Amino acid sequence: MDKRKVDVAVIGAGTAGMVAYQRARKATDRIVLIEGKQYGTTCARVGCMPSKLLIAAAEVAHQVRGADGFGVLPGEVRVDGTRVMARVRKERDRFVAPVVRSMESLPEAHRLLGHARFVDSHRLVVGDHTEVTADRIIIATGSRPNIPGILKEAKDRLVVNDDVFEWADLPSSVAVFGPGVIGAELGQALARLGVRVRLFGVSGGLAGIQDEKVRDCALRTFSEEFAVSAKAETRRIERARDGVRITWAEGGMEYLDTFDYLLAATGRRPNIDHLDIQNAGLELDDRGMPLFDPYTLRCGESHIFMAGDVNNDRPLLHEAADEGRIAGDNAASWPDVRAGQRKTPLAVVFTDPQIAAVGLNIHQVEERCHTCFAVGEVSFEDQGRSKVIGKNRGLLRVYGEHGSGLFLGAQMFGPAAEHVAHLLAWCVQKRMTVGEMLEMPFYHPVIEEGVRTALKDLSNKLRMGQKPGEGCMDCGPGV
Ligand SMILES: Cc1cc2nc3c(=O)[nH]c(=O)nc-3n(C[C@H](O)[C@H](O)[C@H](O)COP(=O)(O)OP(=O)(O)OC[C@H]3O[C@@H](n4cnc5c(N)ncnc54)[C@H](O)[C@@H]3O)c2cc1C
Ligand SMILES: NC(=O)c1ccc[n+]([C@@H]2O[C@H](COP(=O)([O-])OP(=O)(O)OC[C@H]3O[C@@H](n4cnc5c(N)ncnc54)[C@H](O)[C@@H]3O)[C@@H](O)[C@H]2O)c1
Repeated sequence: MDKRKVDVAVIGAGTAGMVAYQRARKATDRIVLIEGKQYGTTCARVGCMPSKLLIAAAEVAHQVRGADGFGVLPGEVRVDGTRVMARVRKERDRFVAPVVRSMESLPEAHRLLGHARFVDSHRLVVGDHTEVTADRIIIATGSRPNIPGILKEAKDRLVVNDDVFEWADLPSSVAVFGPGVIGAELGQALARLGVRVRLFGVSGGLAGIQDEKVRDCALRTFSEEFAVSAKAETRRIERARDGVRITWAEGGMEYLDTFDYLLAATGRRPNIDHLDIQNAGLELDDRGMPLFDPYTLRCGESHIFMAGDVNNDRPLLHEAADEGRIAGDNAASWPDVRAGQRKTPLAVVFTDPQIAAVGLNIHQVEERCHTCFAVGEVSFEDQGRSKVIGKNRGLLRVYGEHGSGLFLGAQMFGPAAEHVAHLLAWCVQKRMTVGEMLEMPFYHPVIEEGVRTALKDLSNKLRMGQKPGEGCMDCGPGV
């Protein structure tokens, strides 16, 4: 077995691991980045990018189908599943290629392929070929789909997101289990591409939406488009001759249906369990996860750091990159460990309408402010710009603190949420008050005018600023 001694070992060449490597490398050349499977990252290979490519095709189909409402008659819409999937894979490969190239451009001494396991707190065995002794270690091993036992009864018809992007053609029906972020995005996209979809959940949740009013609005909207069983009790899953037969109970009735595939989108589990983490000498919680500080990414008082999806704190791409940076810097400067800057929480779900969350969620607001907060809202049903473009569905709810007027956060289901959410996240991060936000310019006619309406409602409920008069004399029509 080869033996290597390094200052810093990074386990996992995903987004967090690659950024951590880049940062730590500034301080030392005695560094190794270990990858257990293949280069290319979850985001580019099986995550953010291929999912958005599939969604983009679905959006085109949906737009064309809706053209009639504008008096434009494009004719019958046909979806060629093989071409849709070919484009997804071709463009996906274009995103993966530069990531692989940048990995391959690293000095050979800095790269190691093989699954890493802890032998003790400083020693790792990689594959069965190399033993690495490291002064500091960064765990950046990401996560993988979590599949509840009952779903495994679908046998060879059980798929996860990774498999979907390898499909050569679209199937005719899919049962999507898990109405979380992945289930909502892929479920709606497949439905819009002509696949018969039913989305199964257990607790009535949807895409991580915390604000009940927004969640109800989103559930109602999606249920009009495809079958959603948000509170279903799955009784039986069987591999039938023609696919997967599912028996479930809902609203006091029992149902049975057969689908080509069962897509498990039932959450993700951190890749910590195959690391022999018990040998690392870290304090573990009751689920076997090392305790860590989200600001320094350091595990206890140790020389070991955890960044990205593996720590299960903020499993999003931009957070993985930020955490890689913090962990890399701290591994480089250890034992002088510093708190890194954590940004305002921001999450976007690429359904249509999109879903977004910014800053504190409604439960965190209640916990922090008790009764000292107010909620403003706007429905997009009558919002001018949204009506013009035929996207007038959804609800935005904004939260502010009594007394200070501080803008705390927002939850949105509605048009252009990816853009509105950035605007609002920047305001939270800049610690702006609702009054200050209302002093900003708002063009006409734009979706942001709906944001202004929600903020005015909030300002009024906070009893701050001028008492609003009837209507809005200074606004254009349909705000
Ligand atoms: C379908 C889907 C869609 C998504 N869409 C979005 C989106 O639109 N926006 C967004 O912000 N986020 C999205 N995400 C989340 C985003 O992809 C992740 O947050 C991000 O990729 C996590 O990066 P990471 O570096 O932590 O993990 P990864 O990129 O998964 O990297 C971990 C690496 O560690 C390796 N590894 C694991 N164990 C070992 C070991 N023992 N030894 C050596 N190597 C090991 C793995 O092979 C892997 O290469 C999506 C995720 C999915 C699944
Ligand atoms: N747009 C984005 O930013 C984006 C897109 C996709 C994924 N992601 C990231 O990936 C993470 C994982 O996504 P996910 O959708 O797998 O997880 P999730 O935690 O968002 O959702 C999992 C869902 O599965 C449900 N569930 C669990 N067991 C079930 C069962 N037996 N039957 C039916 N439903 C069941 C849960 O109640 C939950 O609603 C997300 O939290 C997010 O961080 C982000």
